[in-house]
Amino acid sequence: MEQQVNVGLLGFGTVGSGVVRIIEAHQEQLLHQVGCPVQVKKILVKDFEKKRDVKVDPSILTNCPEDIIDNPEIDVVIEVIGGIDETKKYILTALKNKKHVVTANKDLMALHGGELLAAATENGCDLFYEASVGGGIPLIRSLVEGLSSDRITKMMGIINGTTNYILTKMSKEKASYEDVLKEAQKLGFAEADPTADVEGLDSARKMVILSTLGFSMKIHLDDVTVEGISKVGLDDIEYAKQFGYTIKLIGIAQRDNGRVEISVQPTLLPHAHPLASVNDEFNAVYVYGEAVGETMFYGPGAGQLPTATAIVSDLIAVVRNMRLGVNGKSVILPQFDRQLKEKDEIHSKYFLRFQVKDEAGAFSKISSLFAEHHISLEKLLQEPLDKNGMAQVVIVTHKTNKQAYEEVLIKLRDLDVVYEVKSSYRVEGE
Ligand SMILES: NC(=O)C1=CN([C@@H]2O[C@H](COP(=O)(O)OP(=O)(O)OC[C@H]3O[C@@H](n4cnc5c(N)ncnc54)[C@H](OP(=O)(O)O)[C@@H]3O)[C@@H](O)[C@H]2O)C=CC1
Ligand SMILES: N[C@@H](CC=O)C(=O)O
Ligand code: NA
Repeated sequence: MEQQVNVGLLGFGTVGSGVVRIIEAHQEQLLHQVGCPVQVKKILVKDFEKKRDVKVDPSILTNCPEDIIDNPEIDVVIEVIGGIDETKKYILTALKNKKHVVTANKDLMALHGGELLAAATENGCDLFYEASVGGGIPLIRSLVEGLSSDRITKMMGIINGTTNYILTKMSKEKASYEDVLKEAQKLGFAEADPTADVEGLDSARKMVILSTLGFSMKIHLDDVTVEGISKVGLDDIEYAKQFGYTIKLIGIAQRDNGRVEISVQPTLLPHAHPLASVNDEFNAVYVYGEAVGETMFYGPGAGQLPTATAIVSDLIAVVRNMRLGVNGKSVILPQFDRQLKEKDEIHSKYFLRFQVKDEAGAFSKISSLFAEHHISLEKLLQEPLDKNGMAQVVIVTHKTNKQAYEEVLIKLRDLDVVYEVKSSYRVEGE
């Protein structure tokens, strides 16, 4: 039997506890898979007094990161504290000290992934981050290994468990946004600051990671158009249903002729679309390749054990590489320069809900505006509202370009017959 591999865990919260659980419960399996015992030697926490649902020998807890990142006995550091600046320093120090690193931190990988991966390579260390996108779904490994022979053209899916949980409960149980967000926090799906989930930033960071790998281009966070779900109301969900759609927070990364668009936004999908029935904290991502065609990855996108599964699989990959002596040799730098599409190169349908004066000629002004911008309407509903002479208009456009649509939206708001534009969403999947 080979020598024991010692792990230092930075963080003992939702995910860290799952990691300890899986490593403890899978001792025999780990021994079989990697040929040596794997043990958690030290765990960094902030609060020693906190009640924890996983029991460990208290002597392995520390609140001093150096006990792990500078500890010569530790071979692999697993980072599950979250955050950016401090955590980046810990990871760089661990790598400098020739420790392999496994992280679930998409915030950090989306912003500084290039630098950290370069540091890992320089030090002959692995830096794996499967848990950072799609929780327990083996998505990153599928892009880097399983689909490495193909050219990815599009990735589209649900990559945030918290917002999918919220939208599912709002849609199926008419639950209030605030109540369901609290539930998602209790269940351990949400980030420490859930603003990142609900405002789409968590998904945007994941799209940076996916598109950098999938398109072999260094994508920046600023390249992603982001809109979250905090303004999606029960009204929107109900009107969308009447038109045959489900609202989901969807990430889209698409490449056409070497130029890419990347976005995260609440999106309407036909009820029959497979992503429309991905519920609760589950994630699902379509990946399209020129040769393979359509593939779909589905599974739990957040939560203790699913996320920990991805981390322990990364740990197993690190230990196997240790046995083979090939750590730090797997990073492939982006091949292509990043080229972003202009707005008039981005095409989609749109759902638009607005309130108008219920008077003769109002609709002809509106339809003329759309016609002037060559946008035709596919579906239309108009109904009187209780309040003083107003009507609600809901439309779905045919496919148009983003530039034309945004111009119409500005002019629509300025029309004297339009009282208020309530909501506007992209429509996909038809
Ligand atoms: N929850 C999920 O479903 C998923 C989470 N992730 C990512 O995994 C990471 C961890 O998430 P999660 O487990 O949910 O977070 P938690 O908030 O549950 O856990 C964070 C842990 O880090 C410790 N910690 C935080 N700051 C410090 C510090 N400055 N010094 C020492 N210890 C610190 C906390 O200590 P203490 O316990 O003492 O407070 C806690 O144990 C994040 O990057 C998150 O984005 C990725 C995929 C899914
Ligand atoms: N907060 C995230 C956790 C996993 O990445 C989510 O809800 O998806
Ligand atoms: Na994953």
